Amino acid sequence: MASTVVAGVKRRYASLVTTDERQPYHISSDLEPSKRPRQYESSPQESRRGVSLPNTTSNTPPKSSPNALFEPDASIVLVGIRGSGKSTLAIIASTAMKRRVIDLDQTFKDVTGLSAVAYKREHGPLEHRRRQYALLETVLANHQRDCIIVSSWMEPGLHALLEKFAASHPVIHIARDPEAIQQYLRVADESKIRELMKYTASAFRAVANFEFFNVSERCSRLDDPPLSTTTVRGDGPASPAPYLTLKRAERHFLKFLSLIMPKRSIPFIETAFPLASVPTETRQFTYAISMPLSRILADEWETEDIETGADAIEIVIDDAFTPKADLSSGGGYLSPERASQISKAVGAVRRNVVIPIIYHVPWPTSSSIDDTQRAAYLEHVQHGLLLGPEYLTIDLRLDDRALYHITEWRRASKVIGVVHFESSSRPPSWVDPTWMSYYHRAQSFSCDLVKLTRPAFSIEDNFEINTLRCSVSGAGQPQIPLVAYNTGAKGRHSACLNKILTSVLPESLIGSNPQENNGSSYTTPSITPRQATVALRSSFATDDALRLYVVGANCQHSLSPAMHNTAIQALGTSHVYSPYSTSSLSDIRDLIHDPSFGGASVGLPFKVEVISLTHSLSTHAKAIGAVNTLIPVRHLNPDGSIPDDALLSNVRNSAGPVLALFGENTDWIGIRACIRRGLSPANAVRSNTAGLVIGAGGMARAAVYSMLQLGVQNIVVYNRSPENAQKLVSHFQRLLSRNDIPLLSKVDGGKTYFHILRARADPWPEHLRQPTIVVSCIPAQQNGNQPGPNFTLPEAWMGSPTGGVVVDFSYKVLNTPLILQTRAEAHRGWVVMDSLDLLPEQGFAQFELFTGRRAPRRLMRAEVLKSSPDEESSYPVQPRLDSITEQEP
Ligand SMILES: O=C1C[C@@](O)(C(=O)O)C[C@@H](O)[C@@H]1O
Repeated sequence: MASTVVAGVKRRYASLVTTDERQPYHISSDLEPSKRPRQYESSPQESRRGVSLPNTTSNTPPKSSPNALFEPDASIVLVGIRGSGKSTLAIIASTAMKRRVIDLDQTFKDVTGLSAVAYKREHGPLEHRRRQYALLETVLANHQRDCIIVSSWMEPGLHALLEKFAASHPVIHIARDPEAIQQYLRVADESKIRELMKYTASAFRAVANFEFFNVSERCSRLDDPPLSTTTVRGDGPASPAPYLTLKRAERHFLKFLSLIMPKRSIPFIETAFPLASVPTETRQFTYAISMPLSRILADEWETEDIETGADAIEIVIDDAFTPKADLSSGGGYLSPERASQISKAVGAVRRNVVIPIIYHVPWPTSSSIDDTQRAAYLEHVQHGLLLGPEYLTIDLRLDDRALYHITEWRRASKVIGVVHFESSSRPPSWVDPTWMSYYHRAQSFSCDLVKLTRPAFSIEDNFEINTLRCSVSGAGQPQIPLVAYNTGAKGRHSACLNKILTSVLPESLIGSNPQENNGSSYTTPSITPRQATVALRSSFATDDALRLYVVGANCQHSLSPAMHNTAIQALGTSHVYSPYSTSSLSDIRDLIHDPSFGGASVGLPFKVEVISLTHSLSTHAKAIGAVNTLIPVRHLNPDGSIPDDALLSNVRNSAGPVLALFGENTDWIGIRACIRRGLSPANAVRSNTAGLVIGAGGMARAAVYSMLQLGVQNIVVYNRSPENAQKLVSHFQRLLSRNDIPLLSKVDGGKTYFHILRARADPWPEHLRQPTIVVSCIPAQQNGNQPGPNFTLPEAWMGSPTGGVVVDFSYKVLNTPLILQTRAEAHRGWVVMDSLDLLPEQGFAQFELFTGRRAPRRLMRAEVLKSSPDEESSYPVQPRLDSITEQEP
């Protein structure tokens, strides 16, 4: 099989420039005319992938620009070798998107009554292929929308059909580690597997317009039985159950789909974090942590290290020009294996962080390139496009034809036009018109950003760069955000003052030897995000030290100060976050009128009362009717209203008179995250999923709200005082009936049903499924009519055969009767999330609002665990600390 010539397999650049001799599969059988497959004329000019460049210098856009995103309901095809996890990923996507899965192997069996192998044996290979072709053609024609189509067929003749389909639909190649495939296929000979994978990867890449690397992890169970029958163990977050691996795959894949599909077409994945909705290039003083591919593949990275202080991760393909031993294997300059390794690195990073990825192939050492280098460069960039990175760099020294082609095929990725000159290439000074000509070139090729860098030879080089900035501001439309600074030790001044996406070094690499250059012009950044932040502050460019607080009746033991102060210090900012306990809200007036007031977390019992101090509320806080975050506003519109950008990072870090207070609620974000993290795939939210909220106060409102945001349509409230429960239910019924609820995902059709339970002895409502999501909002101390802190779930409400998740945030108490009960039921699939899980999850969004910087999530989670009093020797937090890296980002 491996010796077959596969149509569409990547070939060397030289063989691609003129014609692409891909032939449609020729049917020589005697099918009835109506069943005879239509031949598809594949046009080399329209190769979607850009592997073959069009043989023209014209810049006229192709008729149907692939740049246009797909329709939200466009069917998605998953292709890949058996064992790559396609079926599992298909179920994940179909559950989330409510789509039908069509597995071609199964369909073939249903239609012919025989498996592919049996059919081939009985009817011969030609007839087998003919049948496959006819079936694929019918499936693609009849299922253009709302399906997930799974295929491991890679016969050359079928490619034309898939290629055509890919012009308007995502066709995603699912790649995976050879070890995992070997295990799945039960083939002992490793070299055989590698050969097979080389061949199949090339074949699938030739038809796919995207590639997803299905990262294998410790205890991975991706090949286990389908999700619906997967049994789960509920060890809780302390020791990650095998299904947590599956959950990470789920989050990773849905995140990937959300990047390549139109916004909001993947329900319930929308982020609620304030900075995620602001394009990184519109914020000021943002940093891209630079990670060479070689380091990622060598596993020389820690998630905590690359996310601290980072607004993006720049994955640097630092070996694109090193001579490859395997060029003869037919892979071109980027062998199939190497391509898979790049996919794996991007997959591993994306699985662990929420910030955008920049895919960067540096130019070779010399500023002009020969044909071989050009081909290698393009193959690496084109492979990057398959991976759907948020940003992708393209060197502006490339010829028009290649530039045009790459920028045309970018789909959802933003393109950064880059030029970096090395010291040996005698870079032009910043006043030289060369730089502006590159800027204009980026404008004419519709780049989204421009990045121009060169080494500094003297301190003056850092000042000269302003000449370029001035010229750019007068350069006419479209104004493209400019990233420009000097590299090297002498260039640090301008690197610190550069406002957008400065490449930086992770803290752990300070003092390490710069990366070898491998024939590429990549230079290791010379500052860390912390150094850049400290430098900005020392030069009075930003960052007054602001005062932040947690206010509540009893805050002296709050873990919020430790969590926020650790993050503040790690980023190099100088704010101070302190506890402020008071019995009367009016006491905090002095705090909020202080010109250096930076914001406050609001604890019990003030979450509702504090609204009276605010001038404006977020849509979420308004819908919930409670606030846990106060943000000072220092600029108003002329009419006195609060400007839309008042909360953006660009105006966050400076002191001054507080003109208004803005109220936000991040508790619901934390509850939603805890539900998501603890909910096993077997309990994925469906239309009949039931959620139970215990309590009816401000937190209970946030809990109901987060369930609505997750698409839960049956919500049961248990409270001792049914009147209060009724008030809560009526509040949400009113909002829903007025369509006045800011749902991040559209829930189609279904009505939301509420039910009130009055006593523990009440039976679970007959017409509802047993709850799989339970959120307990009972304070650790008895409070009015709420259920007492000794509450446990009656057995009659715990009948879910697949268990569920219990979120209990009795603050500071880690062994409530409910927590102990749930932990004891772990063997039945029950997972508990406690206040140590919740506090950081609600704190990330707060941190973004307070500082305008992305929260260092792993660091904050770890700090909460470390500072929690290890009250129960029977419940040590160390195992949780040990597994922090494995948690969802
Ligand atoms: O409820 C809480 C707890 C908290 O008040 C604390 O004491 O740390 C911090 C708040 O942001 C959060 O909503």
